[in-house]
Amino acid sequence: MVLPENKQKTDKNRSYLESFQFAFEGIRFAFKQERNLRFHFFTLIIISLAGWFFSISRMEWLVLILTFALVILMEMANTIAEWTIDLITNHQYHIIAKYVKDVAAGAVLIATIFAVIIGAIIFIPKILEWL
Ligand SMILES: Nc1ncnc2c1ncn2[C@@H]1O[C@H](COP(=O)(O)OP(=O)(O)OP(=O)(O)O)[C@@H](O)[C@H]1O
Repeated sequence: MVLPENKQKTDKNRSYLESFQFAFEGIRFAFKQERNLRFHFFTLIIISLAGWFFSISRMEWLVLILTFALVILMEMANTIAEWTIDLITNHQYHIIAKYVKDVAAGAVLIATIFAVIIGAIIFIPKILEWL
């Protein structure tokens, strides 16, 4: 993606406000471009509704919030790896590029598997009780 010339900035941010502005722009751009991030966010809303429905404890909310953060952060790290590799390789095949992208994807998978396990530990007993 090429920005108009007056928007292309490569020097250091001069204020905290400017740093926040670009950080939010990064979050917004990642969500716009990455389908998986939108999917994780959708899951976060559904699980939060389930947490509210089953009146989960404060401790369970803490674990869930940490898990949401872990999965979303891993997905953003994966996006950083993918875009950096595409920038460096210009979409040409390189074995190291493959390793970097596959390891980054593996990290997301591991975070997701643990998130599913945590969700199951919290919700399965509550669902069984509710049935
Ligand atoms: N430049 C490259 N050189 C070598 N292998 C690559 C390269 N780019 C991608 N690959 C291989 O293709 C796979 C898919 O890469 P891609 O960038 O499309 O990820 P993706 O499918 O968009 O990932 P995600 O599902 O996390 O969004 C990588 O895991 C890697 O094995």
